[in-house]
Amino acid sequence: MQFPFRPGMVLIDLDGTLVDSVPDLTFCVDEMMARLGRPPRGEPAVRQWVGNGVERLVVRALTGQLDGEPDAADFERALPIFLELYAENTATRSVLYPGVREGLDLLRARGYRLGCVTNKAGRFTEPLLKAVGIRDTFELVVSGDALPEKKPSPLPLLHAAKHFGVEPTAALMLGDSVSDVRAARAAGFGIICVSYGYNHGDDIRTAEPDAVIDALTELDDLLADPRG
Ligand SMILES: O=C(O)COP(=O)(O)O
Ligand SMILES: [Mg+2]
Repeated sequence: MQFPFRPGMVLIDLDGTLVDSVPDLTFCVDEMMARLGRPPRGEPAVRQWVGNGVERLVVRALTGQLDGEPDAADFERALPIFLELYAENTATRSVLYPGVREGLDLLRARGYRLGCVTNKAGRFTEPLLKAVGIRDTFELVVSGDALPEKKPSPLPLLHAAKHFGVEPTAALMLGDSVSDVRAARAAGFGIICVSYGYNHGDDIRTAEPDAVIDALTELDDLLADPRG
């Protein structure tokens, strides 16, 4: 990808890119574990487990592993507890990362069309975006349960490209994890990642996105200003 890039639209991931949601997710994981009579997992572990949707997070909490399979009855019991807790704690402790508001203002000022593409379920995505005051920034929000497949499938990205009438090669994804990189590559999008998010404990540079930034304000140099 050549910089400065001038995308026809920019799709932005939610957890780990716009919002640090791990404090709320950790509270809910640990409270769920307590109600199940099990020990808490703690924030460093939960930070590694976010990014593949709420069901995977509950599975990971139960097994204590990134790729484990829990007992089916345990999962059936745990999931509704987690969903109830997270509905009440979607945005209690979650905040925008530094530079996000300024970065979004910069993209809007340049006239870029913006969409949010997350693996978070829709019932949590909308309230969270509203609570942190950025819902109106996005013309389109594609949540993790809106389509038959979530990231790393290219499906949500291609759905958004169609919605905006933009060719995938003229589109940009902005994310924090290997799922964002894989989805973008499979869709034919450009991909820029933030260094500060959740990538299952690995440096996102190992996934080889087109660029890595430490704050959204760095898009100032990477994206063209169509105003000249
Ligand atoms: O795992 C989730 O629920 C959300 O993850 P994402 O916003 O980074 O796609
Ligand atoms: Mg993310």
